Amino acid sequence: MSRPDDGPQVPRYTYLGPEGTFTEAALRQVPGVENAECIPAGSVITALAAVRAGTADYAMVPIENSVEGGVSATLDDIAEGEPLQILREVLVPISFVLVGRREMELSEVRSVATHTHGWAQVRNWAAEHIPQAEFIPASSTAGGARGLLDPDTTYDAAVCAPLVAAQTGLPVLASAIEDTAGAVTRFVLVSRPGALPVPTGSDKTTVVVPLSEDRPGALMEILDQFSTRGINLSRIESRPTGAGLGSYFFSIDLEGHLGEERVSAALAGLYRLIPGIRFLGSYPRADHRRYEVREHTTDQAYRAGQAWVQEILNR
Ligand SMILES: O=C(O)C(=O)C[C@]1(C(=O)O)C=C[C@@H](O)C=C1
Repeated sequence: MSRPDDGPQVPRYTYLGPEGTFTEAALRQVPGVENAECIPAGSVITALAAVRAGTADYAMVPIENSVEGGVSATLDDIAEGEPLQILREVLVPISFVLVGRREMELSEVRSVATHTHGWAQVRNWAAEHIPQAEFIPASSTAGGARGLLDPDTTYDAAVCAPLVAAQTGLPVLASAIEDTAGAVTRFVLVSRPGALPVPTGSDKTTVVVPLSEDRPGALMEILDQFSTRGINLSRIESRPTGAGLGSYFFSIDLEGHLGEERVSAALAGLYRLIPGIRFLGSYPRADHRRYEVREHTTDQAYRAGQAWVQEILNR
């Protein structure tokens, strides 16, 4: 409960920690975060749970990587349970270093800790340069690296962001070890549901659509709602619901904002088809890229169509 002497409330941001994760780098891009309280979480699930429980106002979590694809922990967690809302997206370029518990030759590295998504992005390099090394899954890239500071840690090395090497002083055994140069991870800032950010003309909308019926044409009916309204999808992924083989939901990002007629018409159409649809937010694109809205699907075209129908009904 707030008391008169509490002063202004500082927003509380949680993120996949500890210090030095790529998720923290994403959080640092949010304007005003330097004056906020930042609370590292041990996992994506605990970060999202803190927002649901109200112990944090916002959570920054990874959602997809340009090489490794969707981050299942995030996609699955925001698809069910207490609803959450995406407020913005943030892109972070990804490059990795190999740090060691001490200076050593690559041939001496017997075990390497990192996040599974990090390992997936360096596995070809690892197969070539440290084929003898065993992969040890860590809660995050920075978590794996910081573990090396503990004298009781049994693994030899970790794959992490160059920043963590600078923060910890751990020796860098190899740099730029990513298999694909120019990789990018996309993060989302989520809160409990509230007002939508205003449309900017360069927005994305994220929805979760359960595939309720396993029959021919079910996916086509979903896609039809978008294609007839000239809406481009920037991501569509199927994820298992966990209810058994063959039970899926689609996680979809589309170009546009719910405040635009063609998007609201498409989502209303989808709701009629699949009432279990979940709206996860309309928010500005991180790359500010503007998309083409075809002439017959602009707000103006929709309003002209509605006015024409109304005029007939008013006769
Ligand atoms: O471990 C980290 O540093 C994270 O922020 C997590 C994460 C991910 O989940 O994809 C983020 C970016 C990289 O692609 C590797 C790992």
